[in-house]
Amino acid sequence: MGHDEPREIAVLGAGGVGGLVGALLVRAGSDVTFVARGATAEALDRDGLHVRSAQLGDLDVAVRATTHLDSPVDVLLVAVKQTGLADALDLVAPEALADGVVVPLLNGVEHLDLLRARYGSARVLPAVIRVEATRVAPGEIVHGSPFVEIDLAPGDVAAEKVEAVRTLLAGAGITTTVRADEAALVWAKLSFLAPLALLTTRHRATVGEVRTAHRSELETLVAEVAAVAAASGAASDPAAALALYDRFPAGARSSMERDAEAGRPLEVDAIGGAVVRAAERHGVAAPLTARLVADLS
Ligand SMILES: NC(=O)C1=CN([C@@H]2O[C@H](COP(=O)(O)OP(=O)(O)OC[C@H]3O[C@@H](n4cnc5c(N)ncnc54)[C@H](OP(=O)(O)O)[C@@H]3O)[C@@H](O)[C@H]2O)C=CC1
Ligand SMILES: CC(C)(CO)C(=O)C(=O)O
Repeated sequence: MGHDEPREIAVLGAGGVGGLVGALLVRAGSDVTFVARGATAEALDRDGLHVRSAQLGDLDVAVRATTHLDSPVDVLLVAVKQTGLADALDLVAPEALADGVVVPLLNGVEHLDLLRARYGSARVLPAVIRVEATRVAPGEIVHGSPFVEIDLAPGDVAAEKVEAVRTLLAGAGITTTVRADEAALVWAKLSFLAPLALLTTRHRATVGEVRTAHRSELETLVAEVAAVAAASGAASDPAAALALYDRFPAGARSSMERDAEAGRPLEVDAIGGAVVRAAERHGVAAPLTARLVADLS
């Protein structure tokens, strides 16, 4: 895949993140196929995809959906929750992916090993997304944050493929940055997210309530996760993580808290459990993180 070639894109997971990013790619002229389970695939084929966004304007696009990827693509965006990842990957056989690059947008750090074992590390491009996007019904997405940002780190992916993905996402209106260091990339997101996801879910609170009413717990968690990140080889900046919370509207909610509200499985293990396991591996104390993970598990 050179960065000036036409792009065939597949999106696995047509939820908040996959629906928003996929719709932006369609708007930019990419050929996008959603890989989804039966009911969602039918709804997308029949009714298209509708995004409501104060930042980007509303988007109503016709889309194609399939229940299995059956022809090669240049890029596969993975946007399922970690709790559904293993089952969802059955819909994309390594042979079907051919030479395509896998770009995972999940939160957490441990999914990269699973994807590399299945598709090979030269095809897995580490990424994180900062956005608030909610799937309110199949094909109906509400984008709440005043930004959509994706950071990439090359990992073992060839430089021209990394650049092709960066150009593709930037061309769709997504602020896209390539970072040098994979550990720094994933831990920067986790250092910000884990405290927020655990506290919003534990207290059933908004981002605004957590950064005010639960500020001291938030600061303790940020310090714990920053110490684990540092021990994991990622330079950490607790003040930068704290400052990031202020960029969200006060009423913003985390995807974990929305899942708790809806009675869906939680990504506690991928987001909090991963921090606790890394803390144990490196002999770093993270007592509040461990308590919240235990409370929510
Ligand atoms: N939402 C957000 O604002 C943010 C989310 N993230 C991360 O992005 C990832 C995706 O989150 P989000 O978009 O909120 O998730 P959603 O719950 O909105 O969507 C997940 C999608 O995955 C699909 N899915 C689940 N299991 C399977 C399966 N076995 N086979 C095929 N499809 C499946 C669901 O399908 P179905 O339609 O059939 O239910 C659904 O469409 C998570 O790791 C999350 O932490 C990161 C940043 C922000
Ligand atoms: C907190 C937020 C919205 C930031 O991107 C997020 O990643 C999530 O809720 O999963």
